[in-house]
Amino acid sequence: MKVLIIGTGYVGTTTALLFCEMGHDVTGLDLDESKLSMLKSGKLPFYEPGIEDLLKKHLNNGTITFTNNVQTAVKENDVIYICVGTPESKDGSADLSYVKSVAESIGRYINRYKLIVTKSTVPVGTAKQVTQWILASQIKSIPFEVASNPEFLREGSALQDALHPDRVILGTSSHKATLLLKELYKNLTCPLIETSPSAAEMIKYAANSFLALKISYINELGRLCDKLGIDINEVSKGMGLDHRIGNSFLEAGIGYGGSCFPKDVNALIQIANTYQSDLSILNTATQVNQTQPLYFFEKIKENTGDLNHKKVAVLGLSFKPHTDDVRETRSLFIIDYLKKAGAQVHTHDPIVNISLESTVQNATIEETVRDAEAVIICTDWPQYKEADWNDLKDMMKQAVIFDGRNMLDRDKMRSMGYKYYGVGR
Ligand SMILES: NC(=O)c1ccc[n+]([C@@H]2O[C@H](COP(=O)([O-])OP(=O)(O)OC[C@H]3O[C@@H](n4cnc5c(N)ncnc54)[C@H](O)[C@@H]3O)[C@@H](O)[C@H]2O)c1
Ligand SMILES: O=c1ccn([C@@H]2O[C@H](COP(=O)(O)OP(=O)(O)O[C@H]3O[C@H](CO)[C@@H](O)[C@H](O)[C@H]3O)[C@@H](O)[C@H]2O)c(=O)[nH]1
Repeated sequence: MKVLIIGTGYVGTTTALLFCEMGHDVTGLDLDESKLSMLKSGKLPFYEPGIEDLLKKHLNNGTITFTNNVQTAVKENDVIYICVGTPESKDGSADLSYVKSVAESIGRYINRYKLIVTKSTVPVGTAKQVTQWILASQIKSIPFEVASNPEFLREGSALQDALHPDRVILGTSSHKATLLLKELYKNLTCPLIETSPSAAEMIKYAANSFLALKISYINELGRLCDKLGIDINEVSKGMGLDHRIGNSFLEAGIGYGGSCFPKDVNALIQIANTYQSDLSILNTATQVNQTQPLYFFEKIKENTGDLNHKKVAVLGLSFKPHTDDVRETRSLFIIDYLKKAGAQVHTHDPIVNISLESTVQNATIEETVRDAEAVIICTDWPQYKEADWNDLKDMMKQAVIFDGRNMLDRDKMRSMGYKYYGVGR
């Protein structure tokens, strides 16, 4: 099948390569020239393990091409995937302006039946809205259908998630569209769930919000565990072994960041507001998440005293390991609090390189922690687990560690002579 992917970000590029692997001919379309020229030369415009090799493979065998020519791309392809961003608007709802602009281009250039599929995370009712936008920009009436096929990949493991999903949601309004989508995913062995476009759109927000809810629940329990002198990691383990609960997304820490959870939870709250339906549970999850970096900072202050002119080492800038994405990363909130308290902040990240005002970014963990009064771990990169903390201790002014991801062995750190503080432990 000939598939057009509009928007070659994390989701578009990964989806494009998945369909190449399934044996389809894929065109990636983007407006961003610099992104396109990188992709054409086999380089990824973002950091994501494993994807670049697959990109090179499919460029070499000609199954993937990249273009900025929307007219030709729309005309030549049978299935068109919309993978553009849906950022948060000021009121918390999803901003559909990129989706609208793509729908209008499709309407303008459509020349024969096409199946148009939203993979971007979009509010319930968007498939109908996209249909209206396409109809309004058509020059003559040409049949088409809009389906919803939301994406569940995670940054840092995008390829694995795309190649081995738990399920694929096919939200369509006709048997013809379902068959086309099944053909696209023909080599996957996971369940293919057939549903309506609206239910598919809801499933995506419901899944993300539930995972966010789990994280906020464990974080709020962690605050109580701090008071009770219980280790939240032990509580997570004990809870998670119950299959009905499951052990994933129960890691307490400084909260969830990234380009999805914060915006998608807010978008679902806005959808509920529109229909005068209450989703107060999500308001609470958001509030816990927003206050979690401050909660952790208070713990730092309580145990270090005055931070004015003191050097502190912040390890990890990305919102999670194995990505260079810093959107909504909790690290930046912690850094802001530290700077406001007068601390001299030194940072390290294995991949991210950003210049932050009044902050020194170092290339090595050693340089970062040298003469520091405290180390603060914000991202659970494996490099921080594997670091030689015995050696590092001798370089620091004070052997004090604040583990914002509960990733280190607390007892081992204490036996090395560190003062160790986690979240909820
Ligand atoms: N990042 C993730 O892990 C993830 C996972 C699942 C779902 N999603 C959802 O998928 C969507 C895309 O996310 P992303 O992280 O890939 O975004 P992104 O910002 O990395 O990429 C979006 C791309 O769309 C391009 N674009 C914008 N308008 C365009 C237009 N009119 N024509 C062609 N290209 C255009 C941009 O230049 C950009 O390259 C969002 O709705 C997001 O919520 C993201
Ligand atoms: O137990 C946990 C698990 C995660 N996190 C944090 O939660 C955030 C999000 O992590 P993760 O879900 O792994 O990354 P994303 O790439 O944002 O993926 C989420 O958002 C995507 C975009 O919608 C979805 O496709 C994925 O299914 C969904 O997991 C990160 O800051 C993590 O540090 C925790 O604090 N505790």
